[in-house]
Amino acid sequence: MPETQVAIVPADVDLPEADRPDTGTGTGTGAVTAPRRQADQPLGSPWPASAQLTPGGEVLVSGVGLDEAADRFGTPLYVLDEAEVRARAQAYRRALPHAEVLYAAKAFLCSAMADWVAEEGLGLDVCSAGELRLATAAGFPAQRILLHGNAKTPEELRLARRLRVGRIVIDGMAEIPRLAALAIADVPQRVLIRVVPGIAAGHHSAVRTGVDGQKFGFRIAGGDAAEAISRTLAQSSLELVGLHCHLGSQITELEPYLDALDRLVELLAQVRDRHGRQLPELDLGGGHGVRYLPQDRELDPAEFATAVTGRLKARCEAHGLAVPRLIVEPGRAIVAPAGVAVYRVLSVKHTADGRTFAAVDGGMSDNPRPALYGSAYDVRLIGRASHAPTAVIDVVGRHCEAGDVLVHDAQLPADLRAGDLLAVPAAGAYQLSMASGYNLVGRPAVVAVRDGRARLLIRRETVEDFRAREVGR
Ligand SMILES: Cc1ncc(COP(=O)(O)O)c(C=O)c1O
Ligand SMILES: N[C@@H](CCCC[NH3+])C(=O)O
Repeated sequence: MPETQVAIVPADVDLPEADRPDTGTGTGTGAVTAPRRQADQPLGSPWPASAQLTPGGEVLVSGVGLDEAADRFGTPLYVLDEAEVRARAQAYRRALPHAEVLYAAKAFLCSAMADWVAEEGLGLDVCSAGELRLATAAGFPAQRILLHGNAKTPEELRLARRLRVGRIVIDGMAEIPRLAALAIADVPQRVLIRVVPGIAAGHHSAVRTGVDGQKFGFRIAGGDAAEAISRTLAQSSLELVGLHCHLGSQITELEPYLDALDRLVELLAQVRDRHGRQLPELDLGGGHGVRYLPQDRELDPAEFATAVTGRLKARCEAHGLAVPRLIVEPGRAIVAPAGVAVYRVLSVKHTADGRTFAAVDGGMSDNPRPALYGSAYDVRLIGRASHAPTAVIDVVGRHCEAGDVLVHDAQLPADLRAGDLLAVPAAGAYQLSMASGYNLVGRPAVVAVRDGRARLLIRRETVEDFRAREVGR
């Protein structure tokens, strides 16, 4: 049914200067110091722990007003709370003092992010030469890096060897001889083998990697995991140090991890029985769920640690195995809750069938998750207080697809109008890292906030960036 447009708030919005074209390219790395204002109400999860709502409707993150940051750097804008990232990394280290915690760079990576997790004592899980190069160029120690990938190129394997990354996870039979052939004299490459335990977990079928019938890993049950292990052990230039599995993403229950542990420990026992080798490491991957909506569950690192380490010990005892060193690879759980996306409303449209759409200046090019997985988000008006009643409003993006909806059925003030700012929490993971160049809108700027100061980490992408890649016509 065609929608009848009965009211459009026109784009005669008085946008702040910084919001006009090319904003967020910023004036260099100019830091703004926000004057501290009276804040009274913590917003609570899924907002960063530092988020405060002022009586005037402003939201401060780590003491920086999101509206001020939007005015200063332009919109759409991604704001990252550095202390939240660090606190989350610390929580994992505290919960798992004897395990190795690797931040999964695919959730979001830039040099500052690499610095923060390195300084908090985490390692890094990368899955491309791009992530590997960025991290090492930022100074991340290669020995603390693990390389993943179901389709690593020969160049990626060579680069990983040359940089001497700590571990490589084997995810295909052909990779075994390929990697073995890259031997560096007397320095065997430490490798793990990615296995599929046959466990369904994760927020969407597209991210469930612990089940049979998908592209990752070697199946344990009736599959070729045993063969991959034998072939790897036969290579003198490879040192098989353990088994790896990754079940899926946005998992909020403990049981799938415990079930996976059982199956992996059983396989460790089979390796010992068959090859006389006790593998010293067991990598349970990532996938730890966070809150996107206030009512969501999240996987608590401390509860995870207690349950998993307890079960690991018990299962190893039952099999007469020494307890292997645990590795975990959280990505989303470290960075998602630290990010807030800030958008400017460009129009508010009421349709004849009673729907209201608030169109913003970002969309599926900076956050493809709602369109890809039907992911739900919280959203709030920022920068002014409204006493209007709440209305049900779809927050839509600016791209040329009806499916470009950022938040379905958001509860927002009925007087929402063009020029208003909207903020979306839990925006730190798998948004910018999956952002695209659709409609040549350009990817947003990224700002870090800490102790009342904001600093530009990544400038806004401009059409000149797109044009710079064109070398012919
Ligand atoms: C192998 C591997 N490790 C870790 C992660 C990180 O997942 P998450 O960000 O859900 O913790 C992923 C992505 O799901 C992955 O594929
Ligand atoms: N991109 C997915 C997570 C996939 C993680 C990669 N293994 C999401 O946003 O939920």
